[in-house]
Amino acid sequence: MSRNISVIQATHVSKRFGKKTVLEDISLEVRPAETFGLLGPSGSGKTTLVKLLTGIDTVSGGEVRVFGTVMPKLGMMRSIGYMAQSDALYNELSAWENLQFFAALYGLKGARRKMRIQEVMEIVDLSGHLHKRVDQYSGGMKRRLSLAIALLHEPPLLVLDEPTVGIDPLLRQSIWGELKALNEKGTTILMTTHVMDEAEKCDRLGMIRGGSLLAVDTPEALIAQAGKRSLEESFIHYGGGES
Ligand SMILES: Nc1ncnc2c1ncn2[C@@H]1O[C@H](COP(=O)(O)OP(=O)(O)OP(=O)(O)O)[C@@H](O)[C@H]1O
Repeated sequence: MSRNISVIQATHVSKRFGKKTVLEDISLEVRPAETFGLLGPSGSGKTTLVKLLTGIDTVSGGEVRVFGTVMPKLGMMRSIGYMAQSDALYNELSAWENLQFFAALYGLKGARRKMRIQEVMEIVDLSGHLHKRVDQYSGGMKRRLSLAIALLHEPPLLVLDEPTVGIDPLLRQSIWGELKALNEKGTTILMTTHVMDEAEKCDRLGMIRGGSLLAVDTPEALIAQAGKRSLEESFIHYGGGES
């Protein structure tokens, strides 16, 4: 893929629910094989923006393109691995049955399906719990299973809404290692976070607050431009701070 074609291109995007404006005039570009982080406090509009970028919801104004296609477009779901903030799992089924369901949805068949299920469960360190019912999983295990499902069909774009919430530091580190390895193989990652040390690991960051994008750049450049020492101080400088 050419390095100068955007994976995601949002142009003057706005979103209203009734009379309430939740996102205002957001323009941003996510480039091939980068990890782009959306950093902002609770209620700033991260999930709403992610839903517009993945075509789960529709814009009130402006335009979103993914791989050049105007969203929403149902066919694009095969190109996107989406991990929602609340886990979209079937609790009364086992992990294996959940994975089978989503694999079928993504058109994975036969030996490849079996291999990918094994691979993704290894990545999230759940291989030993494949046949356990999901309602017996802990919150962190459910998060990891949701991530495994998002990775299943090897999508060129991964969209992860707060992916490591409830995951212990050691596994978080190994998941970050996997995400960086996917970047190197060409996968583009967009993730939301409100955790500064995670945001620092992203190639570029969009700082969002009150539905507006405050600044977009590399973590280092954002800190340098703000004349601060940390991302947290820089976020406050750009107009972020506590929600
Ligand atoms: N369907 C909806 N109807 C009305 N308001 C909504 C709807 N969805 C979101 N909002 C409002 O939009 C704003 C942004 O919410 P959003 O969930 O996008 O924030 P967030 O940054 O993802 O927060 P968090 O980190 O807590 O998930 C909030 O004020 C929320 O109440």
